[in-house]
Amino acid sequence: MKVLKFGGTSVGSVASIVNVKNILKAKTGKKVLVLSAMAGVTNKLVELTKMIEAKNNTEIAEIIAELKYKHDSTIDALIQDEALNVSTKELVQNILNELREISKRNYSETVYAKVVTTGERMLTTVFSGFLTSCDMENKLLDAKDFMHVANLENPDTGLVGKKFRESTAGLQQPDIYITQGFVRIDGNGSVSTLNRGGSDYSATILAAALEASEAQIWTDIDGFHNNDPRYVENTHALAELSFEEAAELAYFGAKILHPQTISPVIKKQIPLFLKNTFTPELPGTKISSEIHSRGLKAISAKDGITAIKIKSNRMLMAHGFLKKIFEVFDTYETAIDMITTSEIAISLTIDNTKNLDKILAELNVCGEITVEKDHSIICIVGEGLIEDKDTSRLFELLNDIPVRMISYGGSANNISLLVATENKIQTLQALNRKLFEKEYEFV
Ligand SMILES: Nc1ncnc2c1ncn2[C@@H]1O[C@H](COP(=O)(O)OP(=O)(O)O)[C@@H](O)[C@H]1O
Ligand SMILES: N[C@@H](CC(=O)OP(=O)(O)O)C(=O)O
Repeated sequence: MKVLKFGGTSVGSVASIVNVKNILKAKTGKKVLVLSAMAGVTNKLVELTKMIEAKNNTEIAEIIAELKYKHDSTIDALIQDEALNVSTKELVQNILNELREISKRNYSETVYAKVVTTGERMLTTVFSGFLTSCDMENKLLDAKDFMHVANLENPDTGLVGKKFRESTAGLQQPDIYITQGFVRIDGNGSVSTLNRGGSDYSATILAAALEASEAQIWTDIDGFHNNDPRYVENTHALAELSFEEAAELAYFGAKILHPQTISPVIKKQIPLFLKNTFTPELPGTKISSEIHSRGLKAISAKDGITAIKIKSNRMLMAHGFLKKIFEVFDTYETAIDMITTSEIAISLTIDNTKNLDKILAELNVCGEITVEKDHSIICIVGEGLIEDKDTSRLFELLNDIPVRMISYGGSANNISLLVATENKIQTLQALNRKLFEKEYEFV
């Protein structure tokens, strides 16, 4: 069994949906497909949740009509068989009718989740009808029947596997199962999400749950690049990454993977391939425990970081002081990403500012507090990176860019820098020149 995830860009148009069908046709064996919504649809649905909150009925009706037009015209272009065309449109209409009913409710977290996960429901319905029209036997599964994920950080993949087997028991076991990414059932039994971009995580949770031989994430780029191609020219796809390298890069902002994608497959040692839907013949990136290359590999950046400095009059390193500080963050379930210390001050970073006010109120007794928002962590990754002599070039960056914090030596595989987000792109570009571009003259 293989799990294949196709992202919004891979199912974003009629032409790309046909590409996906051709990729599947060329592959033998049992597969579970995890599909996202068509590109742009989830953003539209997020807009709809805002209109529901504002009780703006005119806008609500307009957005629903727009979604109907988009999916109906996709069905018309893909499915020529009249009966199948009509029945697929009916199924999409039923989903839109539910959406209309939900839109009348008072806004809540569950309303939000039900609305934003509708794109996946519509697209999987369209895709299943399309494969049927191409004589490709398939079975559409409702992910809510098995994607029971109470703990977002540590999903119970055993439970997901059990529920998947229960929901497919007695079925004819087609070669292709189709299901929705992004959606989950939370610990209270309510519909929720795996957060934006979460279909990658759906795929690896399912791969672990089904003990798949491999997971594949199909997107619009030829693999994991050594730097963010949205901001840096001359990046290239990496042939391979270790699980740990990929996990670090995903957690620290590489958009190609949802931050938690790697953890389910690490535990079961299931290889993960990143492939381009538009150039399937290219090898893409293999993420696994078999590493053949060491040293500097890639750079990523995570935005939305807040730095907190606690300056104490007392000896900072006095016994128990750090414990007291960490306890405050623990109480408010706020993870710390970076830490640096001096004799009189400690600086640390967080990305979840939900409880910031309460945290600051408690930290105030520890010393003088400074808070700086709108920062980015730049993460430089590679097995044994700090032993690589070329890595030292990155410190030249300090000549040109104000670096707020540096984390070096926490592991041999990672160096992190904290910069103001307004300097992020310049930092990524400078690091690319200094660390990756061969023609760079080292002065
Ligand atoms: N290090 C990286 N390697 C490859 N792509 C990256 C990287 N960092 C950011 N990206 C961006 O991630 C995009 C793919 O992710 P995403 O838009 O979530 O795709 P999908 O719609 O398939 O889920 C690429 O088009 C690219 O612009
Ligand atoms: N459609 C959801 C989930 C997702 O993972 O999408 P994509 O695979 O297009 O990043 C979102 O936009 O957040």
